[in-house]
Amino acid sequence: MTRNASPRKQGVLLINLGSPDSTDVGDVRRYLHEFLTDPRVLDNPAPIRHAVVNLAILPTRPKESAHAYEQIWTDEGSPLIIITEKVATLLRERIGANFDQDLPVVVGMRYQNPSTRSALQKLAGLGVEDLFVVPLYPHYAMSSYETAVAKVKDEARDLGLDMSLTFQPPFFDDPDYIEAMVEVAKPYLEEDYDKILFSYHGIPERHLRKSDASGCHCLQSEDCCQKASPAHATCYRRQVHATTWAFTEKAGIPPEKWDLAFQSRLGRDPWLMPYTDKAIEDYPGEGVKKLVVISPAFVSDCLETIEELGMRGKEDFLAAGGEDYRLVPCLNEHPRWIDTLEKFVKTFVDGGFHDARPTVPVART
Ligand SMILES: C=CC1=C(C)c2cc3[nH]c(cc4nc(cc5[nH]c(cc1n2)c(C)c5CCC(=O)O)C(CCC(=O)O)=C4C)c(C)c3C=C
Ligand SMILES: [Fe+2]
Ligand SMILES: [Fe+2]
Repeated sequence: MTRNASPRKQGVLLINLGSPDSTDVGDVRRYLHEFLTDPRVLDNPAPIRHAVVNLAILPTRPKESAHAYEQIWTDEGSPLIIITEKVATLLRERIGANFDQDLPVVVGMRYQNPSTRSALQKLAGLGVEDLFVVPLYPHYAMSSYETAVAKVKDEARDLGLDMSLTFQPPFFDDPDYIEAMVEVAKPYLEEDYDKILFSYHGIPERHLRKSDASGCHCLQSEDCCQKASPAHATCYRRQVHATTWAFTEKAGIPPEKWDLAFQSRLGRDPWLMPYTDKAIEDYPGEGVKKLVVISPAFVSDCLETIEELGMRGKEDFLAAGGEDYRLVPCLNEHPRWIDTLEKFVKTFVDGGFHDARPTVPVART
């Protein structure tokens, strides 16, 4: 049994990115508007950001995105939200079985619903005073981890909550997270394959430079991610490499059998390279006919895995002459992932994050 080291009532908030409320174009527009007017996502000066969003993106993108969401939508709703809710239920059951206190677990989304604000209100209504927040992103990026943390802080302040907040740090090289992924990938790697592609959500290169607190490390040399630096604490590129190194070592995958690339590029700015869509199209011409794809930046399957990698990626690979394309699912409700989350909560309850507060460096804007 895990004992509560704090006299204050504790609770857990799982925060994920969010989806539109439905596949209606209006709901998708509302979602994209909230997402893309976040200054940590589109970080141009406000007038430019609003012009880009309102004049270049919102007139056409919602219809295209709504169509993509229709391909993945289930009777229960958005996969990302449904899976996150199921994970919360499983974590609640674990806490009920293994902890000696009632610790509510509530889900909030950074964008749209269930909102971060409503989740905090729910937790406050349950008497929670000492909150453990788990942003469901293994890697630090100002457009994912940092904006989730900032949103929780802003909403808690705005609601006038007397709640202490502790944030789970990015867990990109946590051995249990890595082992859980290796376990999920095992059946996909047991059959013959030519290459495994680690595909991570991309970000603009500029975001990496902004998040470099030293101001002089990230993208300043070809091998910046290989050289030790305090900048790595907030370097998305370094952290996705670290995940890949840990995974390939654990799974025994030799260097010639894997590649790393970045997906979901938006707009004309340079994003982290190489690009997943290009790699997938080029592979068959390079002799890679049997491809396994895995996307460790997402812990729950979502639009970017099911539609972008699972449908479009597969179609492009086969059209280019590929023969066998296998997408490894995300951690979703896998018991090893629930073990990992339970471990995070246990560390919090045991007071293990005490010295880690505050955990969030704020990127220079
Ligand atoms: C400037 C644009 C974007 C940045 C930067 C960005 C970073 C980023 N995103 C995720 C996770 C997810 N993104 C998802 C969808 C999505 N992402 C963008 C744009 C940026 N993301 C858009 C416009 C969309 C919407 C869909 C579309 O129109 O293409 C999703 C899927 C959500 C779902 O409902 O399933 C996730 C998850 C991370 C982790 C990240 C930075 C590392
Ligand atoms: Fe995204
Ligand atoms: Fe870096």
